[in-house]
Amino acid sequence: MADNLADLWQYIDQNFQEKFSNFSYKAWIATAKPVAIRNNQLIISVPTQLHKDYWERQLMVPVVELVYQYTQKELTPIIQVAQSSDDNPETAQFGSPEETEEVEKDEKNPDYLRETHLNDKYTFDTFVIGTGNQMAHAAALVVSEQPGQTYNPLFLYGGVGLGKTHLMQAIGHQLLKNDPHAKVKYVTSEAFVNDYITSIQTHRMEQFRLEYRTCDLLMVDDIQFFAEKEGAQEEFFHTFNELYNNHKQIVLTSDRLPNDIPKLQERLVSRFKWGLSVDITPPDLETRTAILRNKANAEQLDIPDDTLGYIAAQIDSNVRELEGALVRVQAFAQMKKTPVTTSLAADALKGLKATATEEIPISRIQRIVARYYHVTVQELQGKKRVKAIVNPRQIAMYLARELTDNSLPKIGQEFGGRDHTTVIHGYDKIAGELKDDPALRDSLNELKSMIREQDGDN
Ligand SMILES: Nc1ncnc2c1ncn2[C@@H]1O[C@H](COP(=O)(O)OP(=O)(O)OP(=O)(O)O)[C@@H](O)[C@H]1O
Repeated sequence: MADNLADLWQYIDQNFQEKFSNFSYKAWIATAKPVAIRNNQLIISVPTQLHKDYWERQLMVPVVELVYQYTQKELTPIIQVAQSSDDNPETAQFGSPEETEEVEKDEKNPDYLRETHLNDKYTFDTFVIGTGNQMAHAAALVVSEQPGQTYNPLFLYGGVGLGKTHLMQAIGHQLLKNDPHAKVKYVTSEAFVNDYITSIQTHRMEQFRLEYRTCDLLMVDDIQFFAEKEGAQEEFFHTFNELYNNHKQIVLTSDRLPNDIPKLQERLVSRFKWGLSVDITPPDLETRTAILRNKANAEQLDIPDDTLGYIAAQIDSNVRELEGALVRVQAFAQMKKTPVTTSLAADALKGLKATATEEIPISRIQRIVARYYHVTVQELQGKKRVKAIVNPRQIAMYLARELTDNSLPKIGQEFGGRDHTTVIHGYDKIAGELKDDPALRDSLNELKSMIREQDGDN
């Protein structure tokens, strides 16, 4: 029976592989697994509810037909969501070198790119699927195939540098590929706010509205910067309604859920929740290695697998940093005029870590923490004892101790001349909370990445 099932599945899989585009195949088919044939049912396991929905909507009839072709029997497909992440397919099967090369030939500068501001590297083909982004990727794919119909708005959220912008723009590319005349607009929320202000100043509201309210796909990146921008929120509310009512697709990204964006109007929060919110979590080691392999292939860098694995093991939270590490290793090899090896990578990255710890000033930590929690640096250094300030203050102290070599009295001094015992108390409190608060852990990882990034304090 097991062999029959495997053979049947191979037949189904091959057929789908021929019919589907490379990335659709990878998203929907390669992630599914046959579980069993029993009581005239073919049980198929898929990784998320979203995959289940897609299979049930799109793939039931073809599966029944393929099963019949192969076995002359009628089986009813039953789609189940996999119970544990062990059931999920492995990242290693995605993005093999051959696939990457093939994709690149197809995708070289399609005409439509000139008409938009999308980054031509941010396509579905260059996106590596892993456990942390599988659902977001699948949702993005559905939206690009059925804009305005299934998940509207699509709200992608997650930590810094995890591929939100990449996925969002991939939707734009794909939609334009399917319909080159579609009006696709990508903006950061800051650009939206600036356009809005400039339009008011120059009495060009009509043009502004024409521009934003006639899109087929509007993508607004980093929507959390809407916090406190009252006028722009008001305008966006009307833009949203107009697009939504006309079944036009809206895609938003943020570093957190709509509920957690401070000072976001309640009616926007509730609208953002009308569609689907999906988070992206940091990639596991296997996915990180696959991302590096893809990038190395794309740039035609000759780097052994164990070295890529080593680099992937060093940077564990942020894909942008991961790519930066690869660039650094490559530059180091060029400078030394030697091939890239694991020990060379270790040397190159040791330098990176050393500079990072040496150079982080406490003021940068305070600035970034303050911005993240929407308080002021003065409040972090001041005496107020309200929770909304005490918490960020203790987090900043914790990070100052974790990320710098400053003594406890020195840290205390930077926080409004506090005693070193206050710093220890703050540190211990956060360290204790971290143990059973995954959301806090995510926030701290994010903050650490922002603080370590060279330009993170702008
Ligand atoms: N799964 C992935 N496969 C391939 N590249 C990826 C993946 N995830 C992230 N990247 C790459 O990492 C870099 C950072 O991604 P991106 O800018 O999309 O992150 P982000 O989540 O939008 O970050 P931010 O919060 O800073 O806006 C990009 O170069 C992107 O191509």
